[in-house]
Amino acid sequence: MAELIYYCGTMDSGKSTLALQTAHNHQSRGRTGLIFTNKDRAGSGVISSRLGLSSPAIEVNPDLDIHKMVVDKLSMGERVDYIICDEAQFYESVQIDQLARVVDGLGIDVFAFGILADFRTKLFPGSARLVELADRVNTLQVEALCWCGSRATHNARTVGGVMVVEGEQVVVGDVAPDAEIAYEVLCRRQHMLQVTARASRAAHTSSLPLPFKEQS
Ligand SMILES: Nc1ncnc2c1ncn2[C@@H]1O[C@H](COP(=O)(O)OP(=O)(O)O)[C@@H](O)[C@H]1O
Ligand SMILES: Cc1cn([C@H]2C[C@H](O)[C@@H](COP(=O)(O)O)O2)c(=O)[nH]c1=O
Repeated sequence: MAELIYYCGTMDSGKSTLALQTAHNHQSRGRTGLIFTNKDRAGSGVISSRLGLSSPAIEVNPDLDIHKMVVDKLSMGERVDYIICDEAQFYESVQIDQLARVVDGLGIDVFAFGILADFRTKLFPGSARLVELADRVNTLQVEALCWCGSRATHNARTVGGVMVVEGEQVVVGDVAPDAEIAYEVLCRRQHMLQVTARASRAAHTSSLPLPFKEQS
């Protein structure tokens, strides 16, 4: 039976790499599939991993009917053995429903990859619908790490190096610390305390003298 599988993890946990590896494994066995993405850092119509791999992909604009696109391709005699969806958190909820119909109605496996929650710890609409509909939700095995050494489970956004908890849900960006708007993966504890790597370093190199009492 075909399945809808959601692989999720923080930013920089290897999701796009796994998406491209999955595509490679199917292609190397002579299978033909479709690769979708949305707002990849490298631009429109491409899926890219930080390890340097990339592949052309179909850009999922908000009005794209994915189910109809697959049906049209099948009607024209094209083969679609599997579907890969990267940056699935950005898909519309209705597009996740379309993916479920591709699985159930057309018998095609769908492998979706994305982050669950935004920098405010709120679920993205696409991820919420995937959690509701997926046959399986898998967490990436390679653990991204917080600066404190714990497993990173949350994504923080920084503006000018300072963590923020308000703003637009979607701002395409990277985990590059020097960018004006950037992201950093943190464990829940540090995320809730709003302590990024930079804030932690600043606290440890404070020029303020330690409080001490004069001996009488
Ligand atoms: N120079 C490097 N050497 C080895 N691994 C790296 C290097 N740079 C990044 N990575 C790994 O690449 C992964 C990020 O890959 P990517 O697929 O782009 O992540 P995601 O799609 O989840 O944001 C991380 O697991 C990171 O550890
Ligand atoms: C947390 C968070 C992330 N984003 C953006 C930033 C990146 O462009 C993507 C995630 O890409 P990755 O391949 O997982 O690194 O999502 C955002 O728009 N809003 C957020 O809150």
